[in-house]
Amino acid sequence: MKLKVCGMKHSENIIEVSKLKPDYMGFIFYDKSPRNFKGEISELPAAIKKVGVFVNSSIANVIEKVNEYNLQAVQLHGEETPEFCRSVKFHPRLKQRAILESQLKIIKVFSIKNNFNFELLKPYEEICDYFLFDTKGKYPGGNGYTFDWNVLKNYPSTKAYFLSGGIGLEEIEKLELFFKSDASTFCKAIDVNSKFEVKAGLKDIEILKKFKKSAPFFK
Ligand SMILES: O=C(O)c1ccccc1NCC(=O)[C@H](O)[C@H](O)COP(=O)(O)O
Repeated sequence: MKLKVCGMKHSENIIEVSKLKPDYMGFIFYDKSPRNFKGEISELPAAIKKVGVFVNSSIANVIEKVNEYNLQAVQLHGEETPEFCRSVKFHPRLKQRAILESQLKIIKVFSIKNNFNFELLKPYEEICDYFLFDTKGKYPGGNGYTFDWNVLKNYPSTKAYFLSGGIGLEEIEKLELFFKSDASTFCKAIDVNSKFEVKAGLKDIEILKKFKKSAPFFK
């Protein structure tokens, strides 16, 4: 199971978190978030993929940030359409655009409370690389509480997804059970954020360490 640590903001903290070798680190480009990222990202180990998080942003802004920060993936938290996703993935101004196929990964977010209409995923199947299931709440992301993961028992797709929303140390047992169920078959990564913070955007290294070490699904 892969780990994504989202909402990184402060340079020293970014370096400290990178030493824990998460698979992905998320940087939020949404000025209404207390985790909104500005500034520079120091050189990270190549194995850590940088993910830019956007909410109903313009294509131009997404491309600018991908190029500026050399992002490997974008996570779209708003009402972005499949056409928006396609325009980003194959944008002619992408620096990293490969000749035949874009290397930029598209993660489309869907927020869930107690139920979810999985038909909504269909138009995104072809163009998105991953789905991310987060908790529906007051904010577009970073709400800090879990949704009912049983909803994913009805996941009709074979596309790999990230499980997100309010995951913290106290969810380890629940996660262990989840990973024993069919609902988790296509779960690729766990995304964590506010449950590991000292304050918005500043991650608690010791708690993250404990999570990585004590959760059997990371071994
Ligand atoms: O975290 C934010 O402030 C945020 C704001 C707007 C869009 C997305 C945001 N976070 C993106 C994430 O991937 C979070 O990790 C995810 O929403 C789960 O957060 P949490 O419930 O705090 O674990």
